[in-house]
Amino acid sequence: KNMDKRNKPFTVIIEGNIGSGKTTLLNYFSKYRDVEVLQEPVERWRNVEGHNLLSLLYNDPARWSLTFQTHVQLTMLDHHTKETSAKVKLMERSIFSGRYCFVENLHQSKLMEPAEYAVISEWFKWITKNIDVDVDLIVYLRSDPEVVHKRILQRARKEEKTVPLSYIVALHEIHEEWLHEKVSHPVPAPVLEIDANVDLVEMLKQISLVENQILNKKANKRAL
Ligand SMILES: Cc1cc2cn([C@H]3C[C@H](O)[C@@H](CO)O3)c(=O)nc2[nH]1
Repeated sequence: KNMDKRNKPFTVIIEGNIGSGKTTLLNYFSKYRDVEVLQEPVERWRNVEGHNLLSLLYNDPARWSLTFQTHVQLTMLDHHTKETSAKVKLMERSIFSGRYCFVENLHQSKLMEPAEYAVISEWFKWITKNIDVDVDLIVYLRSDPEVVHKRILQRARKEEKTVPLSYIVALHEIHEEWLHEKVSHPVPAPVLEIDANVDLVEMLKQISLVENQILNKKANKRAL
């Protein structure tokens, strides 16, 4: 493992279901100079040497889930290891939710073959053993499937038009078992939960109440 943690920024991963408001939270922090915000590289996933992996995934998940998740794992590794002079690094999702939520869900719903699941899991184990992908805080945007499914249809990202509620429900339950109940997979950092069912204004209010924790600003001790 890279032992040089001296310059490593306070690393926060923003986790949550599709449509739970991660981009809203990340945009809130993009105004800060000393914060490096790394959004999910969806545009990279949409154009890998001309191939739209996201579209391939949603059109034929059994055929393309390993290919898609392998590419996502690479782009997440790239974000985890990206050097920055910023004091805080905010990442949209992580190599952890890739493996523990999305790959897990595809495996459980038999959209990824056992042999494929074994291979991508070995990659994940090797990476987390040999490369420093440690994180310091997880912000979990907790939502109800019906709420985020409605948002997804309203947002109308073209590849997600046909995403069924059942897929969103499955992803919700898998996020809950990991980050709320903490019964399924290792949780790599403390979890800060935010109610993501609320509207934008209320969400921004919640974020402002926890921004010092996210920015790792020691709470100012009140003068005794
Ligand atoms: C780490 C990780 C992120 C991620 C996103 N996605 C999908 C969900 C959304 O439709 C889109 C953008 O988050 O990509 C996925 O299938 N697998 C993923 N794994």
